[in-house]
Amino acid sequence: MADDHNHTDKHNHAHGDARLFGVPIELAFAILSGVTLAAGFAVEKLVPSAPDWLPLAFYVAAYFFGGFFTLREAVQNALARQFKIDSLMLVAATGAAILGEFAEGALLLFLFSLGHALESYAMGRAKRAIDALAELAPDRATVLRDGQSIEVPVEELVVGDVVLVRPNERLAADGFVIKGRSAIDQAPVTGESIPVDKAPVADRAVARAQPQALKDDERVFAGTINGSGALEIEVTRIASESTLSKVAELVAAVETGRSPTQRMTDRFERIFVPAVLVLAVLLLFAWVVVDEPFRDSFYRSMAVLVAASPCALAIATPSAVLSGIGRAARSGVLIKGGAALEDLGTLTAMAFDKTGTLTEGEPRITDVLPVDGVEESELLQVAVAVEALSDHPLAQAVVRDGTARLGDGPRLEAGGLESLTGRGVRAGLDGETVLIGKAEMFGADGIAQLGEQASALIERMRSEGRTTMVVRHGTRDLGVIGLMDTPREGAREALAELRALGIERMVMISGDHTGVAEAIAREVGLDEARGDLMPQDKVDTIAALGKEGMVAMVGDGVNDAPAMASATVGIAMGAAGSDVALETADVALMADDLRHLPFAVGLSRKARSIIRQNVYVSLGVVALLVPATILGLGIGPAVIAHEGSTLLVVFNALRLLRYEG
Ligand SMILES: Nc1ncnc2c1ncn2[C@@H]1O[C@H](COP(=O)(O)OP(=O)(O)OP(=O)(O)O)[C@@H](O)[C@H]1O
Ligand SMILES: [Zn+2]
Repeated sequence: MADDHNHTDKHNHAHGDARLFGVPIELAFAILSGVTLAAGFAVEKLVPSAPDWLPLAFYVAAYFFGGFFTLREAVQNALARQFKIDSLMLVAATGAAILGEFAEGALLLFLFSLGHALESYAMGRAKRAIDALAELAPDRATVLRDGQSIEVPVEELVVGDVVLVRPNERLAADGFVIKGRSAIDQAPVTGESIPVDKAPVADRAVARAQPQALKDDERVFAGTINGSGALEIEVTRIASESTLSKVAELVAAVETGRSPTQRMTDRFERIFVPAVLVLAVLLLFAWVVVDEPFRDSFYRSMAVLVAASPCALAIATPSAVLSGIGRAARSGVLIKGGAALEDLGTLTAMAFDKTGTLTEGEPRITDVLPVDGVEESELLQVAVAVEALSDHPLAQAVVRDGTARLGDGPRLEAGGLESLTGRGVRAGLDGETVLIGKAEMFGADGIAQLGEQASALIERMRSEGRTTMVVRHGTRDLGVIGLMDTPREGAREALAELRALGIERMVMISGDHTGVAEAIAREVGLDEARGDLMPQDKVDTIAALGKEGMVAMVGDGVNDAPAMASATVGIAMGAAGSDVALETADVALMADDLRHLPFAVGLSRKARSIIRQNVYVSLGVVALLVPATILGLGIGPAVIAHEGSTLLVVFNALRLLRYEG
C-alpha cells in the first residue's frame, strides 16, 4: 500500500505535457467523459424513441474517457507492486455497470477524472514554478574566439571562453568579469533586490586558478541580468554546472515525502486504508443484517470506498512543500526538502558563526604593536611571510594589509606551515619556528608563556573589541596585531525580525576571544555570545541548545560543516559562491544577506500552517463523508466532496507561491 503520496508525481510523469485540442490530455479526456455522459443522459430521458443501445453507447464512451488514466495508473501501480486506494474507483464503477447503473458509474468516473486532472494541473503549476528557474539562462551566448565574436549555443561554452554581455542582456554563464563595469541584477539567482556592481578582476590567471575565492564584485552568474554597461566575462563553469542549474537540479530533486507531517500521514494511511477495505467488505454483507437487496449493500459499500479514499490527505503536504520550496527558490533561498521546510518553521533557537556570517568576513588590520626593541616592519614581515601560507580569513587580511603597510620593504620567505586548529599557525623561517595565533595558544602544549608586554597589549586591544594575534619568532615575542571586522549590513535588522518571529534564543558561537565575540554581538544586537570555542565545542554547544528545542546553525558552510550537521537545520549563507555550502546545507541562502533568513522562517511558518489546514480539511471531510455514505449518501455527492476537498487542499497550497513575507 506504499507510496500513496507520490501519486501526483506519477500523474505528471505519466502524462505530463501531452495535449488534446490545446488542453492537457487528462483534462480533455475528463471533459469528453462529461460530454458523452450528458449526451447519454439526454438521449435516455428526452428521446424515448431512441434505441436502448444508444444511451448505453454514450455511457460506455464516458466510461472509457473517464476511466482511461485511472486504469492506466492502476495497471502501472500493479506492475510496480503498489496499490493505491484510487484504483478502487474502478471497482466501484465496474460494480455500478454490473448492477446496470451505467449513468451512475459514468458520473463517478467523470467527476473523479475531472478532479484528478485539475489536481495534476495545479500541482503542475507548483512544479513549473521550479522548472522555470532553469530556463532563466539564455540558450545562446556571444563568445570571442580567435578575435572573432560568434554566437554559440550555451552547451558549447567551455571553461576559459570569453563571453560578451551586452547591456540589459541575461548572462549565459558563470564566470568573472575581465573587462567593463556594470551593475548586475542578481535577483533571479540570489534574490538580492539591489543590483550588484561588477568590476574586472585584477589578475586573470589568479582568478582562473581560484574561482572559489572570487569576490562578489567580480563573480557573475548565469541567469542574472546585466545593467547598462557592456561586459566581457571569462567562463568558469560549463552551462550544465552553473550555479543556476545546480540550484534548479537540487530543487527539482527535492524529496517532498520526508517531512514530519508526511511521515505522520503515511503512518496514518498504513492503518486507515486497510481498515477502510475491511469496512467495505463488511458492508457488502449489510443485506444479511438489514432487509435490503444485495445491490443496495454493494452500492453503499462503493460509496464508502469513495468517501474514505484519502487523496486529499495524500496530497496535503507534498503540494505545500512543492509550492513553498518553489517560492523560496525564487527569492534565492534553497530549501532542501519537506523536512527542512517544516523544521525551519519550528525553530526556537539559532546559533550564528561570527566571521563571514554576522560580519562581512573581511577583517582589516587596525593596530600593529611591536614590543619594545622590535620594529613594526620586522613584526609585519614575519607575519606576512607566514600568513601568506594560510588561507584563514585572518591570514588573508594580514597579508593584504600588511603588504600595503610594508610598502616596498624586503620580503621574507617562510615554509612548512602547520595549522593549530582554532588557535593559530606554526611555520619555519630562517631556521627558527614562527608561531602566530591567539594568546591562549601560548602557555599550553609545550609552547612557552607569553611575555608580559605582549600579554598587556593583548588585554588592551581585546577590551576594544579587536581580534588579536601574537607573533613569535624563535623565543622572541615580536608583538601583537589587532584586526577588526565590520558587522554585516542588515544583520541587526535581520536579527530583530527573527526575534519578532519568536526565535527566543540567538547565540553567536566563535573561535575568537569571548570579549571580542561579545563586542561584535552587542553591535548586531545579539544578547548571547560564546567565544574561545574549538570546532568540537561548537558542536557540543549546538547539541546542548538542541536539547531545549529546535536549533539552527547559520554559517558559511565551509568550516562550520560539523556544527551545521549537528543542528536541526543547517543554514549556509552566500551559497551562490560555494558549492560546498550549496550541497551540505539543509537551507542555503544564495546571497550573503541575513535578511533572507526572516523571509525563510516566515515562509516556513506559513507552509506549516497551510499543511495543518490541509490535513484538517482532508481528515474532516473523510470523517463526515464516511458516516454519511454508510447512512445512505450517494456516490455522486461523495465523489464531489472527495474531489472538492482534494482540489481545495492543492489550491490552498498554491497560495504559498504568492507569499510575500
Ligand atoms: N592563520 C591564523 N593566524 C592567526 N590566528 C589564527 C589563525 N587561524 C586561527 N587563528 C586564531 O584562532 C581563532 C579561532 O580560529 P577559527 O578559525 O576556529 O575561528 P572561527 O570560529 O572560524 O572564527 P569566527 O568565530 O570568527 O567565525 C581566531 O580567532 C584566531 O585568533
Ligand atoms: Zn482522489
